Amino acid sequence: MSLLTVWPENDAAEVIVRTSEPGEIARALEPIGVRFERWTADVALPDGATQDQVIAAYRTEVDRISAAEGYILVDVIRLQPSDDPEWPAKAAGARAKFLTEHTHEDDEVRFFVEGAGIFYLHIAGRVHAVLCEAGDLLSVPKGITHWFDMGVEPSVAAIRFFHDEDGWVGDFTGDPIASRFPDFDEIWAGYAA
Ligand SMILES: CSCCC(=O)C(=O)O
Ligand SMILES: [Fe+2]
Ligand code: NI
Repeated sequence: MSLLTVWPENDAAEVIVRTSEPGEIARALEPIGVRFERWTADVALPDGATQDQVIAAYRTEVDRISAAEGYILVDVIRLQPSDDPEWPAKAAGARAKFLTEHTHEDDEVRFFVEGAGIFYLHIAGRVHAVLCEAGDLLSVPKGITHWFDMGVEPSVAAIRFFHDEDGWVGDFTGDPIASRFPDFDEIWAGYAA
């Protein structure tokens, strides 16, 4: 289930907020301009659905948000264990990239279709860790400093929305702040157990 944990940016030992109630998560994030929604699919998804099947299953919501916010590119990022010999390097590379604090010149809008991942939003002197699972939509306004962790064994699929063809472009802050907070595996172990 989704989970929000909030700490002061300089003290990961002090938990300010911790809630798994979707309405409370949405209300806690609203003041920092971050939108959290729960979507239901129009149709059930087969395992390992293709990009087109995923987008078709959520067509109503994808079209609504694209029209409302002017997105022109929608894709599905899927990072899941496979017997591809390249998988371990690919997983480690993707994790390291997202785990490095960064901003985007574009809004960051992600809808989780399968698996789980945590967005760490560093804003207003706090770090807000949003554990997103299947059915969660998170919309992070452009310029918000953040990082993302999906654990040492990533297993996640998410619909991504972009305003332009260049897709994912991150501006890294160079701050190793992610190392000062609990990572995905720590939070997951203490929560989903
Ligand atoms: C599941 S989306 C991966 C995270 C991401 O796109 C980001 O942090 O910029
Ligand atoms: Fe990002
Ligand atoms: Ni844009």
